[in-house]
Amino acid sequence: MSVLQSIVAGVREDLAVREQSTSMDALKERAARLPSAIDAYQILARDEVAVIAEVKRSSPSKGDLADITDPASLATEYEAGGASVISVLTEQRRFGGSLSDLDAVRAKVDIPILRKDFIVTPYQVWEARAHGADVVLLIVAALEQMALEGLIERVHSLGMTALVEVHDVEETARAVDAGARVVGVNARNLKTLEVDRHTFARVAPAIPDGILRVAESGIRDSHDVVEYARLGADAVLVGEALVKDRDPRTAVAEMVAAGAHPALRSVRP
Ligand SMILES: O=P(O)(O)OC[C@@H](O)[C@@H](O)c1c[nH]c2ccccc12
Repeated sequence: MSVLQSIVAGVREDLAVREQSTSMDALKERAARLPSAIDAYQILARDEVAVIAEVKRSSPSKGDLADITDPASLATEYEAGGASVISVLTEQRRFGGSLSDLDAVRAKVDIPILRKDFIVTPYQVWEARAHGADVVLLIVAALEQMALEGLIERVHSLGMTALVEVHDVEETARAVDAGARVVGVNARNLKTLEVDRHTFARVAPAIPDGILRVAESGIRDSHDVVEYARLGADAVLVGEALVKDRDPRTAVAEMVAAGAHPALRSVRP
């Protein structure tokens, strides 16, 4: 079993437990009482390179990354630094996240929130919306084509944005065929967990114009942001470098400033 398959197996077990305690109808009722989802696509589509800043406690490749006692205040720092979207890992077993982290962050920030998890059923999409998320991650490698299409449709029908994650050109074609409007290229290989910094340069040209391009994983600093900007990224998704920084607000602000530099406009494809 691959790393991805074993993570998804654990996610399905935890999901079965939640489905026992909270019905789909209860989620729908809760979602109906919330303000509508924020249109993150419009925000990510702006000229500047957007920074998606992630609340990430641990990871299968690195173990514990940071002792995040207050995810909401970390998210508030990200927001103050100019992040466009906050990503909150909700997977419990390998990443140490939870829906409570999502709730805590939602209560404190006004910008769009991405629920970062291994989503394989519509129930999880409703859950994301019921807990105030505006964006969800869908991982092509974890989904059959029919399921991917159905989930993208479900996400869009709820007024949310799907960040559809790919690792290579074949997965990109599947994402595009399934109706993705935002594609994330993950530089971390889900089989080996290694980061390959050339992944975006290889894969991004396969993403048609009009579909937003997000560079994910292994981004260290503003230099990396400039590099991805030159390669045509509309946004970068950063976790580890930010949660480990003593001053996450400034770390985000530096990346935002790098991605907004006017000199980049002429070189970006
Ligand atoms: O911590 P990093 O290297 O900056 O990476 C962030 C993000 O890309 C990573 O957390 C991620 C990308 N795709 C995922 C899918 C599931 C869990 C986590 C991820």
